[in-house]
Amino acid sequence: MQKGKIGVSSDNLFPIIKKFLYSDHDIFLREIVSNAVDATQKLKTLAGRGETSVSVEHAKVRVSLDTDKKTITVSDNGIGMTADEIEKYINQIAFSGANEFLEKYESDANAIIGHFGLGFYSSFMVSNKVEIVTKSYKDGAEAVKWSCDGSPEYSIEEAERAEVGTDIIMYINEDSKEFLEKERLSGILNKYCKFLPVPVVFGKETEWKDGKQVETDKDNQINETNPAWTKAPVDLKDEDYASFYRKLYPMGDEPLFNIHLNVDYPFNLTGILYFPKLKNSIEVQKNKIQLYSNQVFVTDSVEGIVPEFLTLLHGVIDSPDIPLNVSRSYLQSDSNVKKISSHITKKVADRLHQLFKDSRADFEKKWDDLKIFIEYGMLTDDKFAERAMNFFLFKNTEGKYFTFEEYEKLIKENQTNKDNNLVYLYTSNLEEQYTFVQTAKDKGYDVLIMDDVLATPLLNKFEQQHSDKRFVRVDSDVVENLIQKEDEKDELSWDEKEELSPVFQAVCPEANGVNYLVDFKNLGESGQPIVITRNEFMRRMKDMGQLQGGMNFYGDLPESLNLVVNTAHPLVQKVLDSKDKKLGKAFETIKEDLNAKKQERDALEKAKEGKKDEEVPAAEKEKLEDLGKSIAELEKQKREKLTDFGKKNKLTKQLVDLALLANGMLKGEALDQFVRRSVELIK
Ligand SMILES: Nc1ncnc2c1ncn2[C@@H]1O[C@H](COP(=O)(O)OP(=O)(O)OP(=O)(O)O)[C@@H](O)[C@H]1O
Repeated sequence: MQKGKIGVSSDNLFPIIKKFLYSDHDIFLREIVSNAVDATQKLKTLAGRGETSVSVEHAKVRVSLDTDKKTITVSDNGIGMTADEIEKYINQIAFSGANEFLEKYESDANAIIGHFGLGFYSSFMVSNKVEIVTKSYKDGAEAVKWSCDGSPEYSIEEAERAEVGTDIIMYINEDSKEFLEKERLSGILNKYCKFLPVPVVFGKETEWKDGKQVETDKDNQINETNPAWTKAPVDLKDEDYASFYRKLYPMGDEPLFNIHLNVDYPFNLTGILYFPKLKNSIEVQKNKIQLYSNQVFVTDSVEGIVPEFLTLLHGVIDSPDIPLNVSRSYLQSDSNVKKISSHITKKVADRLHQLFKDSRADFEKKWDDLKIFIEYGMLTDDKFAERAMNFFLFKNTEGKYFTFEEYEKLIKENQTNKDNNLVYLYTSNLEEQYTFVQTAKDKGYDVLIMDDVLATPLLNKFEQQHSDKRFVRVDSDVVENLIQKEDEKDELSWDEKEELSPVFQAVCPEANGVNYLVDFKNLGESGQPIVITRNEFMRRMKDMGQLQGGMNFYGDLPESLNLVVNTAHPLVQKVLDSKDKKLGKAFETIKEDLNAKKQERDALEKAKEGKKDEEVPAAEKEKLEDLGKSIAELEKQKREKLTDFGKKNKLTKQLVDLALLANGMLKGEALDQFVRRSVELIK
C-alpha cells in the first residue's frame, strides 16, 4: 500500500469544500454521476476511433444504496483510471483531467466537457470516507483502490475489479443520512440526471403482483438518454413536443405552442421553449425553464440568465457555453449569457411573427392566452417591443382583433378630437362599464377591451411613444368629453350651478373613503341626468401604485369620483325649479341680503384701492370686517338651506342613486332605500 498527501496548498481546503463549495449538498450526486457518464462517453469515443477493444455496448451507470454499510456507490463501465491517473486527476485536485483529454480529442470536445472543477471532491460534503475502485481500459492495467477519509491523507493499493470501469463508494456521514433514503435519492436523481446521455440505473423496476408492488429483476433506468431537445426538429411531430412537455411538467396544462432552439454559432445552444397558458397570477408561473449543460441539469432559476419576461416560458435550454459552477452575478455579467439572452428574445419574437403570418385566425384564437406574455415583454424589453408591433393585437368589444396599424385606420376618421389627437377608448370591464361602453357605441365610437393587469403600464408606454395618441377609459369622463370635437355651450348660469352644487353634494354617499366632486356638463336632453366618472389620470396612477405594491403616493389617495350633472336634462331643471319653490321667500331674502352686503363690500373695497393702510379710516375698516363676517354667515345659511333641500328632495336622491346604480355602486341599505323610494314614486 502506498500512502501520500493530496496535493492541495493548505490543509484547510477540505473543510472549505465541505462547507462552502456548494450550498446544495445534494449536488454531490450530480457531480459523481456526471463524472461516471463522462468516463463512459470517453470510452465510447475511444472505441469509435478503434483505439480500444473494450466493449461499450452495455455502457451504463449504476447507483446503488447499502443502508447497512451506509454507503452510496456509483459504478460505471467507462474509461477507468490507472494509479498514475489517480495521482494526476484526483490527488492533484487543482488539475482538471478534462483539459488534457480535450486537447487530444478536440473535434469531439462537445460530448466530453468537464466543467465542474472540483466535482469529485463534492462527495466529501456528505461522506466520512470515499473510496475509488477503478480499472483502466489500457492494456495490462491493474485495478487500484484509492481511499480517503476526508483529511488530506489518502491511501492507494491494489484491488480486485473484473471489468474496466470505476466504482465511487461514499460512506455517508451522520449529518447526511437523509441521502440514505431511497426516496430522497431517487428524487435527486430525477432532478439532476433525468436526461443524461448514458443510461443511469437505480434499483429494480417494480410491478403489481397479487395486489402489491414487487421488484422485478429488470434494472430501473431513471433517465431518458435522447430527450426531445437533442433531436432535429424535422424528426419531431407535434405529439413528441407535447409528450416531452408532459414529462417536464406532469401537472401542467397543455402549452399553446413551442419554439425549438438550435444554434451552433456564435455559441452552442439547443432547447425547446413552450408558451404556457398563463393564469391570472404571473408570479407562480415564473421560472419554470430548466437549464442544462450537456444534458446535466443545472438550475431552474433562470432569472438574470434569460430576459425577465421570458421567465414566463417553460421548457429546457441546454448550452455547454454557459459557465455553470460560478456565482449568479458572474453568470449575469457573462458575455455568452448576454448573447444567449438576446438571441432567445429574437427567436421568440420571430416565432410569434411567423405564427401570426402563417395563420392569423389561429393566432387570434390564442391571443387572449398569449397577450399577458407579449405585453410583459413589450414593457420590459424595448427590442422585443419593437418587433412585437408587428403582431400585437387590440381586441374590441365586438371580439374583433386589429393590429396597431389596422386599428388606427379604423378609428382615424371618427375618433380624432379637436386638438388632432387620436383617441382610443377602452373598457377594463365590459360588465361594470356597460352603460359607458353603450353610450360611446351609440356615438359611433369603437371601444377596446383592455382588461388585464398590465393594461395600464402598457397604455402609458404607448402614449409615451406616440404623443398624438390618447387612451381613455370609457368611464373616465362623459362621452362628450372623451373625444371633444368642439367647445361646448352651457345651459345653466354660473349662479344656478353654484346653487345646485351643494344640493347634489348633499346626497352623495359618504362612506367608503370615496370623495365626490360635483361637476356640470351639457350632455344633451337625451343624455343621462347624472353620470359618475373616474378621472383617467388619477385612476391610472392608482393602478400603477397597486402594481408596485401600494407603496406609491397615488396608491394611498382616497378614490375620487366625478358626479357629472347634465345641465341640459329636464329633470335637472326640475330640481332647480322645485328648489326655488320649496325654499321660497325666506331663501330669496337670504340671497338678496347676501347680494346687498356683497355690493356694499365691493364698493368699500373699491374705495380703498390705491390707498395706504393708514389712510383708510378705522370706521371703514371695521365696517369691512363686519361685512365679511355677515357675508360668511349668510353664505353658511344659504349652503345649509341648499344642503337641507338636497337631503329632503326625493328627486335629487333618486337621480344620484340611479347614477350609482348604473355603476354597480348602490349596495346594502342604500339600495334598499332606493327600491322603497322608487315604489313610492311610482305610486
Ligand atoms: N468515474 C470516473 N471514471 C474515470 N475518471 C474519473 C471518474 N471520476 C473522475 N475521474 C477523473 O478525475 C478527474 C477529476 O474529476 P472532477 O470531477 O474533480 O473534475 P472534472 O470532472 O475534471 O471537472 P468537472 O467536475 O468540472 O467536470 C476527471 O477529470 C477524470 O479524469
